[in-house]
Amino acid sequence: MRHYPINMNLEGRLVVIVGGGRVAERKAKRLVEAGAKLVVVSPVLTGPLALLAAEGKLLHLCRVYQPGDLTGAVLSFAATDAPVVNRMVVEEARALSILIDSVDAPRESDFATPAVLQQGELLITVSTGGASPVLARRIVEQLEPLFGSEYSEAVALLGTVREKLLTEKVGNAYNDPVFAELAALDLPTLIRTGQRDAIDQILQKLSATGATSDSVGAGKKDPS
Ligand SMILES: C[C@@]1(CC(=O)O)C2=NC(=C\c3[nH]c(c(CCC(=O)O)c3CC(=O)O)Cc3[nH]c(c(CC(=O)O)c3CCC(=O)O)/C=C3\N/C(=C\2)[C@@H](CCC(=O)O)[C@]3(C)CC(=O)O)/[C@H]1CCC(=O)O
Ligand SMILES: NC(=O)c1ccc[n+]([C@@H]2O[C@H](COP(=O)([O-])OP(=O)(O)OC[C@H]3O[C@@H](n4cnc5c(N)ncnc54)[C@H](O)[C@@H]3O)[C@@H](O)[C@H]2O)c1
Repeated sequence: MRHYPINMNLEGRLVVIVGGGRVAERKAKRLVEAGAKLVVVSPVLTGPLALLAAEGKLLHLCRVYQPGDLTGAVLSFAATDAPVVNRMVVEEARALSILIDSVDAPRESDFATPAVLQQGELLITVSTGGASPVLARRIVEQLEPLFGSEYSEAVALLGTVREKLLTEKVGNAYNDPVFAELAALDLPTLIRTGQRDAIDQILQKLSATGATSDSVGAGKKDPS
């Protein structure tokens, strides 16, 4: 099976998870972080899911699945421990053309969730096409020491500069050599080693972008 990689903007979009166990919880946490409007249908929730419901971060329908529960969703998950129920959810998704991940049946699913390494807006995802989720997780663990919080700060800084250039400059700002110059610098290393002055010098030299390492917190010794 060859999966197609995609990163989705789910801000404000309706997502439905059927099931409220350990696997549903893993999916729900990331969906809430992504700003999805989340509904979880399940007679029982794990503690952390119940907390998210109490905080108003998801809507809990405290009952078993009923056909019709997926109405209006852009994305859906069949995450119960009852294969027959998961299959019914898949059927509804098919009928309504809603993308579905059945967590016990990769071959019946439209998509799968990868293992994730996240540092701010930097997102590194690993998948094995369902062959070995545990290997995917292990690869993320191997990458973790290489991509620390300095990457979050570097990406934020680069994003600020880029946004300023694109909003303030007219014409073909997308081709500005500043972008290539910035990319060629090893900003993450400068940030990790606390070389704030070097970063500020570079930013000043690179134009009147107005960005400073301070404006995005780059180069702080103790990033929070
Ligand atoms: C990466 C991760 C992301 C996440 O879930 O967030 C993820 N599974 C994780 C963990 C994990 N999964 C399993 C175990 C138990 C150990 C074991 O059995 O190996 C553990 C470990 C644990 O739970 O700790 C078993 C398992 N998983 C699936 C099946 C069904 C099947 O294969 O038939 C079964 C057998 C169930 C059974 O037999 O009962 C199916 C899927 N799991 C996927 C993703 C998708 C494919 C991703 C890919 O590899 O491309 C896919 C297809 C669908 C989906 O879930 O989207 C997450 C990493 C943890 C993390 O990052 O923290
Ligand atoms: N994809 C993955 O990463 C992965 C990992 C481990 C296991 N699994 C598979 O996923 C299934 C779920 O795993 P889990 O650890 O979350 O199980 P779990 O037992 O912790 O949770 C099952 C949940 O389903 C709910 N449920 C049961 N019947 C329901 C119904 N009719 N309507 C609505 N909700 C219902 C239960 O209330 C419970 O909240 C497992 O059976 C296994 O096959 C998938």
